Amino acid sequence: MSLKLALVQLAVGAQKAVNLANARAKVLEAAKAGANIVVLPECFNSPYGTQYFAQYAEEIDAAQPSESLQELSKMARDGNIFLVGGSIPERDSGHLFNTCTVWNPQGELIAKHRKVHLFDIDFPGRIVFKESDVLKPGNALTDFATPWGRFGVGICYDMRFPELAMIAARRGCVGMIYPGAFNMTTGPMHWELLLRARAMDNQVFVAGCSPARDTSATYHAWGHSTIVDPFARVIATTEDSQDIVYADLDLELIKEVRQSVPIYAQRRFDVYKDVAAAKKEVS
Ligand SMILES: NC(=O)CC(=O)C(=O)O
Repeated sequence: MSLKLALVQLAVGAQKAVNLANARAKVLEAAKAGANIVVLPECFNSPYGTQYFAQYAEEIDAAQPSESLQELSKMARDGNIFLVGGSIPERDSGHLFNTCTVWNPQGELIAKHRKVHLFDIDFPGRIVFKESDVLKPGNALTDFATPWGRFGVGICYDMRFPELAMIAARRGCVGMIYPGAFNMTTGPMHWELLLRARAMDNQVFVAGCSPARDTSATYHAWGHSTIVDPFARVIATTEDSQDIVYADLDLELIKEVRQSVPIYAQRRFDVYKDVAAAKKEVS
């Protein structure tokens, strides 16, 4: 069964209603082009920045869906697609989270992932970002089922932590999907490298979906939404403008690479099963 994956590298601005309308148009364009799974970027309904999260936050309650949730559900249903709804700032019991929702072709919410690893970095003179000033982290791993296999979900900084992807792959996921928004410092250094590394570590498909770059915004996204195959080859990518990145995923490649390089059978958990304990040695 063939599977077409589409990453919508969305131009995101300050007006939520405009972001939602633009997302709908691009998602339905991807669906019309034959995509089965469509992905939106991190913070697709709001500018990315700790100063914006409270203003744009919505509750995620499937029984009483908020503005963005209603739109995402409709996009999935109208496009007859699985939709990985990027992320939105989520409000729950007075706390804020950076949260991805996943929708099936009936428009039902089938998974919710709260960013587990918050983006706190400090590159002196270049970029300081501290999500933990305003957000709480999620505490769970997330995957969802499709007719083509299960996919794991992480949000942006989550891709720097190989354990998430490794657990998903060991549970049988055929791919990892990361809505993300790297920047002009970390993007050129690490974005493609990390996507390829997670694919190589686990011999699965990996996709990273970014917003388009807006140089008038406070945060300049790297763009370069990218799909990588289980051999860690980039099979589709783009530059920094609004675009849709498509790839037909040949799931047989997973078997092929695992036969050629059988790391799943060769792994030595008897030698290194206690990875968490090693942390004690690090300052
Ligand atoms: N925006 C993020 O969460 C992560 C990022 O930009 C990086 O890891 O670099």
